[in-house]
Amino acid sequence: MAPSAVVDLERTAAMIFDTDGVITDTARVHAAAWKRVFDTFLRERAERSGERFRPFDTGEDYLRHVDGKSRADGVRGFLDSRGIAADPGTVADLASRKDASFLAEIHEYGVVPFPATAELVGELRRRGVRTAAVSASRNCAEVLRAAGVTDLFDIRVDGVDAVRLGLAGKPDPALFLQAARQLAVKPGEAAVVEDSLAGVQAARAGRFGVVIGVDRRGNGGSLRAAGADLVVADLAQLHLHGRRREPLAPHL
Ligand SMILES: O=P(O)(O)OC[C@H]1O[C@@H](O)[C@H](O)[C@@H](O)[C@@H]1O
Repeated sequence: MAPSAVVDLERTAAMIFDTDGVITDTARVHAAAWKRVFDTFLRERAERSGERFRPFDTGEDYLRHVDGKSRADGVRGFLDSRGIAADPGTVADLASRKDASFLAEIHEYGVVPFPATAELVGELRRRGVRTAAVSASRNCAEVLRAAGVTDLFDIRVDGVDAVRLGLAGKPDPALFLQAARQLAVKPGEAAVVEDSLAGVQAARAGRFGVVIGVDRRGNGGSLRAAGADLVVADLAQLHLHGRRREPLAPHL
């Protein structure tokens, strides 16, 4: 595939990768689990109230209201979009059903990494660029392990860290800023690779050097509108230029 976007490594000390949909082919597994849970909920609600059943759409609804957000924020975001008041008990119940459904799926079928992402991360490390895996998911460590790519990344910041450190979820930049801190680089010296709108907004809000959107679902226009500098269909389209010779001064 011809390179269609260039990243200048002379200005890039680190690259931070979102996990679901960028490193591993799990965004669609999350979306399918959400659909199973929300559709059951919406159908029962429609039967009780006599309203029309309008199913969860794994395209529009997922991309706009759930993708990239923490589990509970995803429930709240979607229910809010349908004008449904979300009491804490309902949020917790739907979140835990969705998690059980997601885990059953990856335990049965495993996790597939995107080959071009693994290749790119290997090449970055050979060129002295530090790498991070970031995710809103509390299952991130398990997903990376199941895909066999844990060791490709210098550090990981995920949904478990977010709870432990009290970090706000995307579109807040806190997860990415924490990754930059752990990698000892300033945000402006790091690139972020994301496939979700909330994630692109978070990277833009954090003033990262380059924000790269991965459009695997035909939402390149929205990723650009959310603040992506470059949009590619797959990381095989990313071309690396140059390499770092001197490590940058540690971020204070
Ligand atoms: O429920 P988990 O595994 O903690 O994941 C939280 C979220 O993680 C994000 O990476 C996904 O885009 C969302 O779909 C998912 O809901």
